[in-house]
Amino acid sequence: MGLRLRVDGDVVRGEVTFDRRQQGAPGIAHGGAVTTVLDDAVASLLVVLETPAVTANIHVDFRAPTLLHHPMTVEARATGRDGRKLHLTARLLDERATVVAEAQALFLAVDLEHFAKGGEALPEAWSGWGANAPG
Ligand SMILES: CCCCCCCCCCCC(=O)SCCNC(=O)CCNC(=O)[C@H](O)C(C)(C)COP(=O)(O)OP(=O)(O)OC[C@H]1O[C@@H](n2cnc3c(N)ncnc32)[C@H](O)[C@@H]1OP(=O)(O)O
Repeated sequence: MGLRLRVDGDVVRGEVTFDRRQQGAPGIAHGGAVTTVLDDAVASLLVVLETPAVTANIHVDFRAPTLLHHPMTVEARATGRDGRKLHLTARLLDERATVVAEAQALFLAVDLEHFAKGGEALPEAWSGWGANAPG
């Protein structure tokens, strides 16, 4: 869906424009696609936190229709940490800066071995991470 994310200090920001491939109701993005963007945005905070973690749960409030073909911005930030529990939040905004969806996510810090379950080699960049996990 062409989501582009970047780290900006302790915030993750990005842009996305949904198209017919993510359509739910006519002309409107499917909530699952919107949730994917929000989940990806909060997951990118793991780079800032230097903590391997996975989504335990994510709650999404859909505040307004997310229109196809309209550029949207997403921003994510960490709101707290309690041991292994990372509390993360993200918002999706339209061109008028109206919040169309927002998420509160709970991530749980894991050892890097967690990802070995997938059977794929892990990115080299991850090798230095994990000093903060599981916390
Ligand atoms: C280097 C960079 C890498 C970078 C890594 C990049 C990763 C990108 C990830 C992208 C985001 C994803 O899509 S991740 C993919 C989707 N998510 C997953 O696949 C996760 C699947 N679930 C799991 O593997 C597991 O359930 C875990 C790891 C989340 C938790 O299992 P666990 O480690 O055994 O923990 P557990 O003992 O059950 O729980 C610990 C504490 O958390 C609480 N807890 C556990 N689950 C939940 C929950 N859903 N909702 C509320 N609370 C929960 C428990 O009550 C407990 O609280 P207390 O009693 O201590 O108070």
